[in-house]
Parts: sequence; C-alpha cells; structure tokens
Amino acid sequence: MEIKIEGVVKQFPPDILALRNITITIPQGDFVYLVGPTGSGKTTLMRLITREVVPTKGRVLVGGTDLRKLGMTDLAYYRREIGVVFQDFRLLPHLTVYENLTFVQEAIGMPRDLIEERTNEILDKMGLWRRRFLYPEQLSGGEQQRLAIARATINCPSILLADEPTGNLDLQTAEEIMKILLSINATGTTLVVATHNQYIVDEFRQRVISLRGGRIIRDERKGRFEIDDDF
Ligand SMILES: Nc1ncnc2c1ncn2[C@@H]1O[C@H](COP(=O)(O)OP(=O)(O)OP(=O)(O)O)[C@@H](O)[C@H]1O
Repeated sequence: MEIKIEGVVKQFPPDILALRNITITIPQGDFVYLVGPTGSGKTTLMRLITREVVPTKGRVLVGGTDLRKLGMTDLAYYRREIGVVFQDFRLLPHLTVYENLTFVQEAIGMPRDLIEERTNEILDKMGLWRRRFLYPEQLSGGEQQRLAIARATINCPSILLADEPTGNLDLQTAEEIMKILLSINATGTTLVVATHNQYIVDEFRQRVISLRGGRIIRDERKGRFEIDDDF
C-alpha cells in the first residue's frame, strides 16, 4: 500500500504546529528513516499513518484510501495492515513470550492450528524458541525488541512503523535489530523507522527524510544522518 501524505498541517491545541505542510510519497516496499531533533514531528508523522492523529489540514492516503474517511470497522481492518514497534517494547508483562505472540493472532480470529504453526515459525526465526516460556522481564533488551518485532509482524502487515526501535539497545544489539528490520523489508513490507541513531542510519543506508520544526528539510535516497550544527 502506497502512503501518500499531501499538504498535511497538524496543530495541537492551543497553537503547537507539530507538522507544517508535509508532502511525501512512500511506495510499497520502501525503507525510510525519519530523522530530526526532539520535537521535530517524527512521531506525529507516524501517528498520521496509524490514524491516531488526524490532520488539521491536508490528507493522508494509504493504498488510495483517505484515512479520514474510514469508519470504526474499516479503521480496525486498516490497522491490521500496520505493525508498530516502540523503543520501550510495550510487551504484555503478564504473558509469556509465546502468549505475547498468540494473543495478537487470537484477537483477529486466526484458527488455532494456524496460530500454533505461525508462532513456532516466528519464534524460531527470531531466535526466541528457547525463551518461549519466559516472561518479557526475563529477556534481554535485544530479545524483548525481537519479540516486539515478531508480535508486530506475525499478522503480516504491509507497513511496519518503528519509533526509535534501537533507542534502549547497545550498538551490537541495535545492528542485530536493524538486520531483522531489513530482512522484513526485503519481503516487501514498507518500513518507516524514526531514529536518533546516527551510526545505524549511516551504516545501513536507506532513504532519509529529515524533519526540522515540523517541516521536511531533506529527502534523500541512500541518505546520511547529518544533523546541522545549529541545533
Ligand atoms: N498529543 C499532543 N498534544 C500536544 N502537543 C503534541 C502532541 N503530540 C506531539 N505534540 C507536540 O508536537 C511536536 C512534535 O512532537 P513529536 O513527538 O512528533 O516529535 P518527535 O520528532 O517524534 O520527537 P522525539 O524525537 O523526542 O520523539 C512537539 O512540540 C510535541 O510537544
């Protein structure tokens, strides 16, 4: 599903302009880093795509559908197409690794035998098989993020949004997470990754959209991190 953001302004009350006239197209299968200082609008831009944020002006089209026009039922179906990963993992603490994965499939009415098959497959792929009966707090940061990515992708979303996915991880673990995100992208999933991690952006070169004060100041294929000195 192509993401098209057209002339979007987002104002939060009373007068915070989080996004100012944003226009971008992200084709299906793209890999995009969103970079920029704190408060530049990265998270708000991602929340446009999940429709947690509705534009003050302009529109957001995903797969040709204007998100503003989605009713409750269609929105719920639409959101199945979007996986989300956060810096703080947001796993369910009272469920095991295995249950964190089955839970999201049960929620969309997946048949039990398929749930079991897909859960085992992804546990294996993410190197979490031996951890399957542990609880999130018993995992390392990298393992928790692998589990969060597994959970976000197990229902095969078209788009994966990752907000600072390597923020709490050391460099080696961050690299490992990036390789997983790139392998997911290689299967055709669109990736949008907001990050402050210069090393990762410069090491795994992809499209870089740079925001400053709610505006896009740069949009480059195989871009670099490059934060100006005046910020
Ligand atoms: N729900 C909200 N209500 C009011 N203001 C908000 C809301 N969400 C975001 N903002 C403001 O919008 C601006 C952009 O915030 P946003 O979280 O998108 O920035 P960011 O680039 O993701 O920052 P960070 O790198 O710290 O995550 C900030 O000034 C923020 O305070």
